Amino acid sequence: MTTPASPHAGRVLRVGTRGSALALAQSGQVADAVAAALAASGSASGSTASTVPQGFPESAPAVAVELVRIRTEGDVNRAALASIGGTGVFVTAVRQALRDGTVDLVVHSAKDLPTAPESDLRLAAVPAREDPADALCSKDGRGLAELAPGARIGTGSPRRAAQLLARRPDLEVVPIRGNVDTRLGYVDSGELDAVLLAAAGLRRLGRAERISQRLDPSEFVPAPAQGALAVETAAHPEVPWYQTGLAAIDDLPTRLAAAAERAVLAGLEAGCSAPVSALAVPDGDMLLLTAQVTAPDGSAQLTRQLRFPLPGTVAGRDGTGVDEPGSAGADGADNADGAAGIAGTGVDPTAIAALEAPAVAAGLELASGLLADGAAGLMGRT
Ligand SMILES: NCc1[nH]cc(CCC(=O)O)c1CC(=O)O
Repeated sequence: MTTPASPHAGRVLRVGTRGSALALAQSGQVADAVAAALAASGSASGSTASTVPQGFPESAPAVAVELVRIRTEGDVNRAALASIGGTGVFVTAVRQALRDGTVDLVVHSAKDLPTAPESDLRLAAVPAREDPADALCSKDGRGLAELAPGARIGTGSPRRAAQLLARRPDLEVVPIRGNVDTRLGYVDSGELDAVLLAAAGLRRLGRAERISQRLDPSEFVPAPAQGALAVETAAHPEVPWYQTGLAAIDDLPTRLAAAAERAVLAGLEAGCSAPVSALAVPDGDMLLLTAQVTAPDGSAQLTRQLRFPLPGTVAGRDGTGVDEPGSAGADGADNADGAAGIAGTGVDPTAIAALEAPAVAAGLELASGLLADGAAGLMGRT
């Protein structure tokens, strides 16, 4: 008998993913980070045995990752997407694999998740955010201000269309669909002068060089939770073997920012296709939340801001509670602190809800304020 280098040596983490390039990149990057953290936690916790299990090469990672591709009806038949329920069908399909127990975890783009919680699933980790900004990818590297009058800009997002028109009412917004490469292809072919995409998706795909102009997210406020990922698991009553790996990648500032931003959307009773923007950014020991609603034609815009506390460290191992807000000081945004916090609370939904409560309250408060300002009328509902 050999002694494994890590208590998880030889185990396989099954990660469900859609087959798109972006989904595969995101799922692969998260899965690798979880597996690396599990391997490290094994050796860091005093397992000094250096023998690897039989059949494993010396350099093999302690935990193997299996990406399980989930083909959805929306992937097979893109044209029928709207009739079978919009992009929510992608989320539903990968969640089904969790519910069936055929995968351990799935990775979503947090901005694509419906705001309604699912009681049999857990938001098990929210990794540190990628750039939340929107990015203009133009034919000849021009920025928004340099585009010719009447230039044709592709986006499938009513929010991006509205925000573009608010700055440049002369532009022609062209509705487009498809994956990131398809969209960039419209610019390469000359069919469009530019497209607007999430900087995060471009970066994760190694396409950051296609960004002509990063649109300052404090002005061109992005979609709620843009740039953030959501790692979801089934709500097992017992602690899963890979929990320390999830805890290690959880980032508390990102988790709370996404919770607040998504609460804005929920409070406005708006879907992911509504012209709603929200972004929370760390500001000392607070998060500064900005929420914005834009009229579809760009003719009017409402903006509100609110600060809410970013809790410092939470009770680490026992998960019993949360420190006083702000107690972490400048350390509050530190990745390791967030990880330590969720390590204790990661499988306790009540503790997580308590941690997220001030963020959710802030988002709902901003939504109420925007509704009082006339947001429903602006979005085309009265
Ligand atoms: N709705 C598609 C989608 N969902 C998440 C991203 C980008 C990655 C992210 O926001 O984390 C994209 C593509 C885009 O908006 O350009």
